[in-house]
Amino acid sequence: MRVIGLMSGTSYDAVEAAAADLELRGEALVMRPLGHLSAPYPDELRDLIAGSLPPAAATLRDVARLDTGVGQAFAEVAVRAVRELCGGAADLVVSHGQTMYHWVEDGTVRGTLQLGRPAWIAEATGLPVVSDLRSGDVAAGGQGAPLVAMTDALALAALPGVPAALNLGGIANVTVVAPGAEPLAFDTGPANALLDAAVRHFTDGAAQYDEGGRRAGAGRVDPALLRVLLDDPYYARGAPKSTGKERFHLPYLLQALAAAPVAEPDDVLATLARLTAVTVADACRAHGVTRLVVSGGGAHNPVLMGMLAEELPGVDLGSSDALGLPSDAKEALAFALLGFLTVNGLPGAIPSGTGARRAALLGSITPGREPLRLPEPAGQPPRMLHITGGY
Ligand SMILES: Nc1ncnc2c1ncn2[C@@H]1O[C@H](COP(=O)(O)OP(=O)(O)OP(=O)(O)O)[C@@H](O)[C@H]1O
Ligand SMILES: CC(=O)N[C@H]1[C@@H]2OC[C@@H](O2)[C@@H](O)[C@@H]1O[C@H](C)C(=O)O
Repeated sequence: MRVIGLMSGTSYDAVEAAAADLELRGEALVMRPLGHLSAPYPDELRDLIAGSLPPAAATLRDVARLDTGVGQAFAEVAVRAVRELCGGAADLVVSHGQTMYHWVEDGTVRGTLQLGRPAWIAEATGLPVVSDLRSGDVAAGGQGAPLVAMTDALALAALPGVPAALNLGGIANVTVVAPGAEPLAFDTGPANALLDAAVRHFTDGAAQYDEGGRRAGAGRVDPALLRVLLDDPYYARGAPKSTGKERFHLPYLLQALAAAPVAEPDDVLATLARLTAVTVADACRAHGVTRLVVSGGGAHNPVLMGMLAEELPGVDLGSSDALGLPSDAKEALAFALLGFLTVNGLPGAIPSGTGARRAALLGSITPGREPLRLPEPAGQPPRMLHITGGY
């Protein structure tokens, strides 16, 4: 089955599309990645997203404009993906949409909102669309995140030691695959969320992120600010847990700075990078991780990666590219895989990761132009991911 995955994460920097041929073959899910592409949101839509995300308030008109705008933006990228990645034909589109609010109260996820109406994608491509992939797990009592855990668990299943996958997006999340144990997956805390908020704040919006970690590299970690940030009770909470920019946003950072003032912006960035490295390392140490497979935009930040290496001596640090999962395409491929599982009647959520009562089939299906035809439900879930080819 030729599947396109569409994703935009909490950094809302671009709409990512990745395509792959997916097939169940005995105990293996065989993935042949076909390519990936990325397209920035139109400026006006990106401004509306930025202006509607927490801690901002949004009207229902804003929500309708976002649901339509994100849906149309995803539809445009999906049409490009069919043409440029799939040779003009695909079978399914799986759309994560744009997370606008992840509703967590006292560690329980009460709801989660991803906008981007799938009908626009189905209309533009003529293909069936799986969307709203988090709600099924939340309704089953889970966190609804991180959902990349299924791809991680299948991809790392055959690796020795205690391998883990790390996504350094706006939020950092890990999936730990210890031998003989059910996979663990949770958000460790902010990765680029606070770094980006700080750069936008200190540059009055002239810069969106710390390119190459240059600013953090020029700064010095402030121990008092780091202590204030590390005192957040989120880090002591056990897994399963998830978070987002509902918690880690600019007012949160400014409140920490009020308690521990730091004069130099580069010192704030150095401290935030160290916060990410320490909180990720603490999570890895707690679960005896011996190898860390890194993906996400933070993998392009050598200062952050260097701090992570300092915090995790003896742990093998590498890119997901080494497993055949291109770092920048991994989340989109992961959602393609989840939608593929759904149409084959297989669960995409991992209860040991999200805390759900059961392993839910994920997503809602929007028909394409043809009558909906689903494969016969698969007899057994896959136990490993076998990635072939490459591009
Ligand atoms: N060259 C670079 N140097 C430094 N940081 C970078 C670079 N490229 C990307 N980033 C960081 O990565 C971020 C985007 O990462 P990514 O696309 O993985 O986030 P996301 O998927 O939106 O987030 P999440 O996984 O939390 O949903 C940027 O906002 C920026 O902070
Ligand atoms: C609600 C939501 O969108 N959460 C994101 C966020 O960004 C990273 C981390 O927190 C992860 O838990 C999740 O996304 C990734 C793709 C996931 O579900 O695996």
